Amino acid sequence: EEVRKLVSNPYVPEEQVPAAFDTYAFFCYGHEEILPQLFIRMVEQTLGKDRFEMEKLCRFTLTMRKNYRPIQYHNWQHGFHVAHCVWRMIESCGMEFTWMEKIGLLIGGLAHDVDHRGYNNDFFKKLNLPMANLYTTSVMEQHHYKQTVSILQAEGHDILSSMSSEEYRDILNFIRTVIINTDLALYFPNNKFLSGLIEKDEFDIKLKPHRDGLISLIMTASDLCAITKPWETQKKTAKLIYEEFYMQGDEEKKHGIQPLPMMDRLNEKDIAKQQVGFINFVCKPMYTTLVKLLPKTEPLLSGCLVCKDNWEKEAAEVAAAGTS
Ligand SMILES: COc1cn(-c2cccc(C(F)(F)F)c2)nc(-c2ccnn2-c2ccccc2)c1=O
Repeated sequence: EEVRKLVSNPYVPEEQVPAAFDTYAFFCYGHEEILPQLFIRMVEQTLGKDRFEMEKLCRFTLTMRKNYRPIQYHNWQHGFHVAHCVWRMIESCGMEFTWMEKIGLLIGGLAHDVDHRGYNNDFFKKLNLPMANLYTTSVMEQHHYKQTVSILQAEGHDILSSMSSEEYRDILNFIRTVIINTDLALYFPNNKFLSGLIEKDEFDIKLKPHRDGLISLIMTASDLCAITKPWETQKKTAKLIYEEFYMQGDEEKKHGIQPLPMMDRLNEKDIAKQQVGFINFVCKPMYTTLVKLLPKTEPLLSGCLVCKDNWEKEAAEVAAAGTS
């Protein structure tokens, strides 16, 4: 079936590799059917060929794709884009990663939102849903991790089987840290910590807490990378994000809960203004810290500033239309 087909043809011919694939600007629109092969290409380029049993790697990749839900934004393509952004950083940001960090970031990036339902952590808490009783913090992220472990341990999916039990335990711990740190709530204290170190010129990549902070920032930067893509692509993706936000807002209203302004479809006319606010409040400070630590990630910062300019133009047009 699908696995056999992918195993018999796991590679994309060079001329079919999308043009921008080796840049941060890559986006998968129109290349959906080759994403599994592109993930295998990234794994092999970064970790070397034949480091994994190809059949298991193919089965793992396809099962990951199957366990993402067909929702507007937090779907398989989002998982792929985060893995791709992490891969670009591993390949081009000048930082030396250990083998374990590379495989943990690639698997963690691909898997970080697996089985996402399109609702955020607050939703499960506000509605007191069973998921919120399983975990207290980072509710969905802990679920994504548990899903990832059960896939890795499923029959014929154990791509890490060649490791010793200590290595296996360490890598699962690292994947857990990587996935949990995509909880945007954890970004704020992390950015405060890192920018404080930068202020005092005390950041030292050799100190574990500093390295862990940078790896967490790499996950935030990859998770939000949609905001750095070329304007036309970013605009399309923003629409998908808002479709999910409004689904959650509608559900919350049904339960008598007032949604966040960004999740209330009555505020649809404020989208441009909200995007400018989100970029100013979250993305710009975040990518600025990242570029200070990893200067070669500058395309992410400039990409998000181009989007900010375009959203500011849209916001001005909406304001002008409003007053005419
Ligand atoms: C207002 O526009 C937007 C707001 N958020 C957002 C998300 C969470 C919390 C907050 C908090 F700031 F409100 F906490 C803001 N995320 C995005 C966004 C852009 C790219 N991924 N992504 C995203 C990231 C995570 C979840 C959904 C979407 C966005 O475009």
